[in-house]
Amino acid sequence: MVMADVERSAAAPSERLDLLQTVLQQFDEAADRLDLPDRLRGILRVPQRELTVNFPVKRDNGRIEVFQGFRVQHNLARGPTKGGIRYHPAVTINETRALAMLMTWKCALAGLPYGGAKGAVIVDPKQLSAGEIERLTRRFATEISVVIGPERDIPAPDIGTTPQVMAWIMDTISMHQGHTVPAVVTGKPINVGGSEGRLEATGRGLTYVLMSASQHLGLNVPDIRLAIQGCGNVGSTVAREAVALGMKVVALSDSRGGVYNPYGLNVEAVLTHKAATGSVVGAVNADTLTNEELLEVECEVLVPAALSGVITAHNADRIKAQIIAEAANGPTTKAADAILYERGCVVIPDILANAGGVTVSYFEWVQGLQEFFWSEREVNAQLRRVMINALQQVLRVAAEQRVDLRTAAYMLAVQRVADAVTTRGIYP
Ligand SMILES: NC(=O)C1=CN([C@@H]2O[C@H](COP(=O)(O)OP(=O)(O)OC[C@H]3O[C@@H](n4cnc5c(N)ncnc54)[C@H](O)[C@@H]3O)[C@@H](O)[C@H]2O)C=CC1
Ligand SMILES: O=C(O)CCC(=O)C(=O)O
Repeated sequence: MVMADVERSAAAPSERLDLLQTVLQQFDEAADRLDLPDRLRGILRVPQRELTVNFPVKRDNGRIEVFQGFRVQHNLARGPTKGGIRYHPAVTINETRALAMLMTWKCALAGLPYGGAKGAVIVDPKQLSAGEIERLTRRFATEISVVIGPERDIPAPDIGTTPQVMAWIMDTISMHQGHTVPAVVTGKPINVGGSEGRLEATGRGLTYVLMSASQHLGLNVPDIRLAIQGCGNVGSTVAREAVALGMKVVALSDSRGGVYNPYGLNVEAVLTHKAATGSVVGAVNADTLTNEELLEVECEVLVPAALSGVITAHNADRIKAQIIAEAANGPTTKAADAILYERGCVVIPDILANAGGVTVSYFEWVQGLQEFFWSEREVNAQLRRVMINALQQVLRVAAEQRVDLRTAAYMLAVQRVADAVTTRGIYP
């Protein structure tokens, strides 16, 4: 096991610093407004633990390839750490650090008894067969088994990983333990201890918050047009839920490009086309557009649901949406935030908008520990309660402090984590 100390591993010069810089700037702004003492800032600005693993995987052609992966645990003060595992060719340790830090704030904002973590493997899963993904997953799970566990750190899906990947992680850990350990991961398939509603939870939670925020802003549901960047688990669920609520989805994209219809896409037809061809591009009754163009189409609500850093100072002044609901983690840079706030565009920040996933993961973890399972109706009712409660708290702080919703959300979350660190005692 290599539990790298933060100074040493933070020094790698070739890392993409962008998301980490953004997340640290967001933290600093909240810390300044909270007047957080330096000793607490020092603790909260860096991950508590990091593990880097290099591991071999046998490809289908018999060759052995070595992959690199990470598990970063940002802060453990409020409980075991929680956060997804990403499979992506461009993911870095710095991006994983930023994503772990976001998880700490997200869990605290939702009131969940967790700290934040994130894992990643540098791999393009689209280039691997199902068998290769299974072998990679089982070997990665074995490598990180020294730091994960139901009482320590509980992974879940993120970009490029699926319920099946979670099932392989659970099975691998269970084989090591000699008995089934359902609570070691969440986002599992239902038939191996997953929760009803977890698959849809991130997108569904976002639409609960969006409905409430739209009412707050006086928007009429049938008049709401959405543009959604990303059509994976989260983007496709937001599209389906929005249509079910009576909104229109005018643009939808994936990594190959997007489709647009100003009168509203037939979302089911677009998703069927994607399932058949691998992309939304080419779906009937729709024009094509690029991922950059999608961000700037005429709409009331923009939902970035893919990668980070897509809304920047270069395009923020061309965005037409009145609301940006951040399904993705870290889609908006700090400079873009300032421009959008100035223009009156309401940004529902990632740590609020996409907290539905980890909230239902928490429900799944509790169900797994108790071996007692809830109906989807119960899951959704509890999810709605958590999401609306968090939104109301954020709106209250934003109004009291005269700050944007991100700063308000961070102020609430950072204060909660700082309080937990202080209450537990900084020195052993
Ligand atoms: N799955 C979950 O429960 C949660 C996911 N998130 C965040 O939501 C976002 C999406 O995650 P998932 O839907 O789970 O991932 P996914 O792997 O199911 O889907 C990702 C989607 O993004 C698209 N994409 C990739 N590169 C792109 C690019 N350059 N431009 C446009 N689209 C691109 C892919 O084609 C795919 O449609 C991520 O930022 C993730 O961190 C946040 C909270 C929970
Ligand atoms: O469900 C979880 O535990 C974490 C989901 C996640 O990775 C995220 O919210 O970014």
